[in-house]
Amino acid sequence: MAPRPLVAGNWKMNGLRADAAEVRALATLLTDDLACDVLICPPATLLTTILDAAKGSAIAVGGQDCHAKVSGAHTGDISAAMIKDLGCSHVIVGHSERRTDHGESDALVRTKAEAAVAAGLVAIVCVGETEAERDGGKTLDVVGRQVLGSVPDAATPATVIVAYEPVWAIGTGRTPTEAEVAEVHGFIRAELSQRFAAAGAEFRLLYGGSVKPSNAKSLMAVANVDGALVGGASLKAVDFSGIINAYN
Ligand SMILES: O=C[C@H](O)COP(=O)(O)O
Repeated sequence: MAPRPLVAGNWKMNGLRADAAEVRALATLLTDDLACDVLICPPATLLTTILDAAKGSAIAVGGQDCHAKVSGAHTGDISAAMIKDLGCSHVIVGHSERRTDHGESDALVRTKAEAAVAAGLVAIVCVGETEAERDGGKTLDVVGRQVLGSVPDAATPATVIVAYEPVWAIGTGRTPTEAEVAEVHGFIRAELSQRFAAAGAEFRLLYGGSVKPSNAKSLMAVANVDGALVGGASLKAVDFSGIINAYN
């Protein structure tokens, strides 16, 4: 059976307390018989505010990153245990913006994912090639290496989600063709099946990169796409609900 889809919003470094209104508005737009799970990952400063705004709704809340350690002398960082302690259920790790801005390696991302799972969170592990890597015919090499290096050995479909986000599609309005998405998602599925046997079929694989209401239905219909990781279009309730509706 295909995994239950997840539509996740990553607010990145956007949002002030007043933007909790978007979450309250989203809650009113969601139907009771949702065919997918819904998650919002606001900046750490808003986790409590958004948890409050989402209370009583189907909207889960997650972090955008965590440190690999539980606690200690790491100024400015936040641990998975802290995110869990607030009442969150998920955390994104290894987003390409963190890999680029903070030089995060596959090994570090794997350690963060392990820390997230140890804290009781679901880790959303991001992978994806740059434009130069795609143009150079290296997409599957790069994605395969990232999946192997970033997904913990102890990963299970209940504790780890993999998000494929081609870097060149993030925030650009450009998306891969459905055939390109199908190729990479099929490849990730095969890699996970090789490594985790029958459980490989049950991991959720999200697509991310310029998902919007107008393209969500066709992207979400691609084989082995079990939901979306949405950036810009998750900031406004009306846009995000338009994407969630791809499943209704
Ligand atoms: O985490 C989300 C992705 O980076 C996608 O961002 P975007 O929807 O703004 O392209």
